Amino acid sequence: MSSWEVRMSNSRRVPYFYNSATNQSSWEAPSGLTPEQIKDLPGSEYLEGGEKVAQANPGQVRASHLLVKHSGSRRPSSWKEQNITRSKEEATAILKTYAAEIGNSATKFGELASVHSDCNSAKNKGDLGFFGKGQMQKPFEDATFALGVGEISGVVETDSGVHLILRTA
Ligand SMILES: O=C(O)CN(Cc1ccccc1)C(=O)c1nc(-c2ccccc2)[nH]c1C(=O)O
Repeated sequence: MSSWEVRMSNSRRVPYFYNSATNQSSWEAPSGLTPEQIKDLPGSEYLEGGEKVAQANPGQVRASHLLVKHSGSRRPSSWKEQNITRSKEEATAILKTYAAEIGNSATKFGELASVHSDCNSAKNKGDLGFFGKGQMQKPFEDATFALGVGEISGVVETDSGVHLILRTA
């Protein structure tokens, strides 16, 4: 008998899977369970709420990021600032102050990304959803795939600017 159950997360009002034997939790359904088995889990009524339970395809990861653009960004403009003139060095220093405030808190990460990220994903606490190899700029992809789930990167540079990345699945 698997010890999996479905719970509703308070912060995001989204159902998640919790294993009471291993104390694991996961946004997406454990890969070993069939749809029928999922429907029989304790708490499966949370899934009926129509909330799409995120499913990871094999080889995919999920991440959130906090982007600080600078004058050398390919598009030095964002929802926050029409014309971004800060230097790459300034952007990096700013990002490091955010990293210090975030520590290893996923909650703080989402809060700061919502306010400070120059990416449109700021509207979703920095969440980019699932992606596989070949979809993101290479430095971003390499950094994300090198992280464990729940880990936060150091400063990552792409053509878009400088990033902090939190891998979430
Ligand atoms: O690089 C460019 O020429 C313009 N971009 C690319 C872009 C622009 C709009 C939406 C998505 C991506 C960005 O600067 C950008 N890159 C990102 C990005 C980069 C790496 C991972 C995820 C997002 N977000 C943005 C954004 O404005 O919102």
